[in-house]
Amino acid sequence: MDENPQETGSELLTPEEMGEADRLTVDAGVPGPVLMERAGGHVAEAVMRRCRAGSKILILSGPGNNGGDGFVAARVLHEAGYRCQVFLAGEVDRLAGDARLAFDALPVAVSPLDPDLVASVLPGAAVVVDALFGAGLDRPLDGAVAQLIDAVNKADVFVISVDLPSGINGETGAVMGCAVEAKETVTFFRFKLGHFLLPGRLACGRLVCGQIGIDPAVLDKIAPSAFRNTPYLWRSAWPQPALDGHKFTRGHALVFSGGMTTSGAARLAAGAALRCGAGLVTLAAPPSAVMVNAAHLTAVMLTPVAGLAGIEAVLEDPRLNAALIGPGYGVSPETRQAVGILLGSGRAVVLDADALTSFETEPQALFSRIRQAAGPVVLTPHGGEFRRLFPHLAGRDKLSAARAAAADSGAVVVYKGADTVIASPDGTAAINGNAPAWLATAGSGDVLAGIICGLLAQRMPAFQAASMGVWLHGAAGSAAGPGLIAEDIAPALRPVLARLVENPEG
Ligand SMILES: NC(=O)C1=CN([C@@H]2O[C@H](COP(=O)(O)OP(=O)(O)OC[C@H]3O[C@@H](n4cnc5c(N)ncnc54)[C@H](O)[C@@H]3O)[C@@H](O)[C@H]2O)[C@@H](O)CC1
Ligand SMILES: Nc1ncnc2c1ncn2[C@@H]1O[C@H](COP(=O)(O)OP(=O)(O)O)[C@@H](O)[C@H]1O
Ligand SMILES: [K+]
Repeated sequence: MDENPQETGSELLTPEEMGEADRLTVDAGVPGPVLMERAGGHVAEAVMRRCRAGSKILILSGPGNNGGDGFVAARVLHEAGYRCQVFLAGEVDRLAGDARLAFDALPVAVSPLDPDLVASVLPGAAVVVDALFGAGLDRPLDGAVAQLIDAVNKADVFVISVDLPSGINGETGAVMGCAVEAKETVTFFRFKLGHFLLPGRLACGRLVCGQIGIDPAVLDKIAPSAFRNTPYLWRSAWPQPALDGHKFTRGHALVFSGGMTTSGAARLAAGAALRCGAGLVTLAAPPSAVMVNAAHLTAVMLTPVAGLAGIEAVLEDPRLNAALIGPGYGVSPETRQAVGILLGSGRAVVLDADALTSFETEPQALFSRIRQAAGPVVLTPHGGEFRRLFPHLAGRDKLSAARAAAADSGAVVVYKGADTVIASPDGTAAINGNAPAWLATAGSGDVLAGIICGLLAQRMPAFQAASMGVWLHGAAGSAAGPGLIAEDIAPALRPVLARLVENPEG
């Protein structure tokens, strides 16, 4: 991503919050046309980075301020020697405010937006600027605009979208009817939620954020509660091993193994918990799985645990301060009871996979135990597990579903996928953006659950541990690269952690 993280910040805004930032800035004395001039200037610069003066540029402008940014870009490009052709979706007479001023200042003719006409000139264009709709999109696109977007998407042209690819909902990332598929998206002040939530993220191409003179102090008033998942969010909560510390000061994680034929998932998790810094990790194995685990484990310790009484007994060691149950554990009423014991133990608890699915028929029983738990709780559902536990949230966008799930359950919820959302019961949320598609491989989620458990063992607060875990998982997945299998993720954590120690911004 082309950005200066210090300048861009990690806050993710809704279109409404961006509008508020705009209003506060205008109230503070910066005129609206000045903001639009700077916004259009950033778009023009993006075009100039892509092609030389003399190139043909199509600017597709809509009826609002997004179109106004397009008019400014057209003027700047024209003055710099580019051949600009501007099309307007809508009536000239209905242009108002800053967009009208930008239109009036245009030194080039503007044609009405006729999809067939635009399609006929597309092949000669070096760049198409999509300034149709941005933050103001409030209903699905259809008719001539939809026809035009279809033609643009089918043509082999480089599209730069202004603020958002037209048709993408800035709050949810949803496609409203249809959407432009951009190669680059130039937005302003801060990124928006729709740039990071799918499918919006896929429509944006490369993301660029330009500053337009909005003072970041406006964020104190707006108080955004969603963030990009970057090290800024959790780096200061990550404890560094102390020179005078020892392994017990780095926490002791307990990972529950399934039976003989389903023990691999817990081993993956346990190895990852150890790799990301837990001082000790013990695998609790049922008698049938002791031999298979013993044959595989070295640094991870092993303890036999027979039934629910065995779980109670192992928890008598107060040094075990974080537990993970679910990967390969089996879906059963006994799993529900085991989860109940862990939640009642005061330990930090990660519930994944079968521990979640076991509560499909009675999710409220799980939530009430979580509410009574003395320790922090993290749930790590993938889409299927999420639907099983939170069927009432079907149809909600991913961010609001994750937030509602966290509020309903009382746990930090890690709603996994290419755009994993980490949500806290208080509404704070992070959207992850560094996971490569290679991570969609068997056992990858087990590793993630283990990483989070390892960070909780080191006494990181739950939201920060979950967010850092998701980021580490993505970064390790990228470092391991094409062809990765779940076993490759934990070893790949080492260079990622080393970079984080050397460069706290990751
Ligand atoms: N908020 C800010 O701080 C700034 C905003 N700027 C630009 O202003 C944009 C927002 O401007 P607006 O609020 O005017 O919104 P837009 O320009 O995105 O669109 C609003 C117009 O589109 C119409 N519309 C919405 N959905 C439609 C649909 N499906 N079919 C047909 N018409 C539809 C609305 O009725 C309205 O006329 C941003 O995306 C950005 O590009 C920039 O100028 C910089 C400053
Ligand atoms: N297309 C994708 N791009 C990036 N990450 C993905 C993608 N699909 C899945 N992941 C990540 O891979 C992991 C898969 O977890 P999960 O579905 O629980 O798998 P398993 O049960 O096999 O371990 C999650 O962390 C998820 O966020
Ligand atoms: K746009």
